[in-house]
Amino acid sequence: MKIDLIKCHGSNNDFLLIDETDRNYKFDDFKRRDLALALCDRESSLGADGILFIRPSRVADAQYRIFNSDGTEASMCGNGLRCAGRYVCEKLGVVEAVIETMKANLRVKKHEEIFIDIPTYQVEISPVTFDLKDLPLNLDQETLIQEEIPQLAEELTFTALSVPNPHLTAVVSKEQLESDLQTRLSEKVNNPNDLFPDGVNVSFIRLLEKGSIYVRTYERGVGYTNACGTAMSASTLVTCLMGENEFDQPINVYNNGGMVQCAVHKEDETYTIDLIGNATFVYSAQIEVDFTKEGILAEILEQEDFNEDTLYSRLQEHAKKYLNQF
Ligand SMILES: N[C@@H](CCC[C@H](N)C(=O)O)C(=O)O
Repeated sequence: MKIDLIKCHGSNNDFLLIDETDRNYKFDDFKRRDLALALCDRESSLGADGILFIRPSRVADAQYRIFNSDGTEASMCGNGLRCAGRYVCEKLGVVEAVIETMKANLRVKKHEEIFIDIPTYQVEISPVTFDLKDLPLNLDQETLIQEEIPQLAEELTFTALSVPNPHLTAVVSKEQLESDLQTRLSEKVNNPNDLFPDGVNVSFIRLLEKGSIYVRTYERGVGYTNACGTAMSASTLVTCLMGENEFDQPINVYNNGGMVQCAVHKEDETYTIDLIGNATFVYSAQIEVDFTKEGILAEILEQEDFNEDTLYSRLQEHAKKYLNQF
């Protein structure tokens, strides 16, 4: 069968976006999983961190589902939502839309450019909870906020939260960031283990200066990615709770693929986060896919560049220069 797709990225966290709305692809979840496994494979001609499936919705302007490169489905993806948001807004000819995700209907809107000539979108990250049952994290307590998990690392304090996909964050020193600590503990909690039965996204945060942080994430279902939007949102919230950053202020979040801004809002005990950043379209392609017993065979038939990635590299250079100071 022929499938049309768009290769896109948010902070170089890259995705294949497939619109099921007007095409009679008839994917079931096994096919979506198999497509994610085959097409995201970096050894294949496409390669990506995940697939974003756009689908019709009865309650919003569109529904989107995110499958990680290992074929698992995630409840949310912030960088992917910016790309999906741009796609839906441009398709409908609007500047604002509501997208149905697994756990919430979320507002997306076109935003003033975060850097020269960069298509920029703002997306809502919600619901946020600290209840360990939501991750789940099997500890004999209700929440974990700036506390040790001695089974994982004695030298770190962690905060666990769902936004609503699960995140484990720690503020670290430069030395800790450069060590193999994050890899060791991320592999532990993302392989069969008693603490996080469903795995977890693990982020190391560095405080750079007031209003700026750096976040590196080992993503559940993928491994290290250039950036993770929900992780950067969760990490910003953690730094606001610690008093290192201000609520309601845009915080610059640097990552290995560029930078975004996150603003955390608190109303009573409810938190919402705005994630603002690029939604870059790299190319559109038509591929021929054969579902065989041995697996999926895919071949690119046509490919057309959007010429947006060269413009994006200027933001990346700017972010790298800034980070080099620390
Ligand atoms: N990269 C994403 C998060 C994707 C899902 C994650 N790997 C999970 O399994 O929860 C983002 O930008 O938020």
